Amino acid sequence: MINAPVITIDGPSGSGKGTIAGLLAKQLGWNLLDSGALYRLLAFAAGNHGVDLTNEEAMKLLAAHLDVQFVAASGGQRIILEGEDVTDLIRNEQVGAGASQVASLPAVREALLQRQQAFREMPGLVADGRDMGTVVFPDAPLKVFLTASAEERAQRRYLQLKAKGDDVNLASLLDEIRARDERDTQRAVAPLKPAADAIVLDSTELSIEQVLERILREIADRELAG
Ligand SMILES: Nc1ncnc2c1ncn2[C@@H]1O[C@H](COP(=O)(O)OP(=O)(O)O)[C@@H](O)[C@H]1O
Ligand SMILES: Nc1ccn([C@H]2C[C@H](O)[C@@H](COP(=O)(O)OP(=O)(O)O)O2)c(=O)n1
Repeated sequence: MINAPVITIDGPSGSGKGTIAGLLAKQLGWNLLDSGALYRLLAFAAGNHGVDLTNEEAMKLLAAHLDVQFVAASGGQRIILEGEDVTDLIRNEQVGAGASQVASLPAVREALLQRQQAFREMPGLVADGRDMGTVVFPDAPLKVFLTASAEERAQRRYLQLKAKGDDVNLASLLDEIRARDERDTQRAVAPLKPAADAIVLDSTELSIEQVLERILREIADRELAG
């Protein structure tokens, strides 16, 4: 059987991975894996069930039995956890920080591996996260490492959360982004780093359209999409 092609987009918080992955998947008509959502969902579910985020054995069980559905909708993908639409509830820095904590547990990462790989279906998959190109899909024919300065990423997150109506503070968002960068890059298992064969794209000075254009050019060069 021929494996479906995969485009991986890894990078730090606020670099634009989710936005670009969503646009690419839509444009190509491919499947989408928002792997960060799985870690966010786990942190959120732990709160619901009163499970301590540092309890590796309990978190592993929660990961193995996570009842989640990703549903395609006109405004983007909706995420349903145990029957409840939590798409917006998991997008805040508190859940992001919890996700980053849970993500440092090796047993949790192992429990989520096959669930992530099952998203690889024809005609193709766009997957975004931290270890898509290094661990989950090491044979992906196109790997992108999307980054931007911490200041620019904090500013983007600030505008994004403010538009949602959240009460946010730029200085604390910058602190939180730096703390998350530190934890995600320094952990022992599957740390955030570019795969050896990844294209590194710094989007600090690029618009969403320019980033998309750069990646579409790489896709065309590799004749990945029909
Ligand atoms: N190149 C860019 N220029 C300006 N804003 C961007 C760019 N890429 C993404 N954004 C905006 O930044 C915010 C964070 O992007 P997102 O895709 O959620 O990042 P990530 O998934 O890497 O955390 C969103 O509001 C998005 O619209
Ligand atoms: N493949 C992945 C995806 C996310 N994680 C962890 C590390 C991140 O800080 C959290 C949240 O990831 P998510 O991609 O949703 O966060 P951002 O949108 O980049 O802020 O999960 C991971 O360890 N591996």
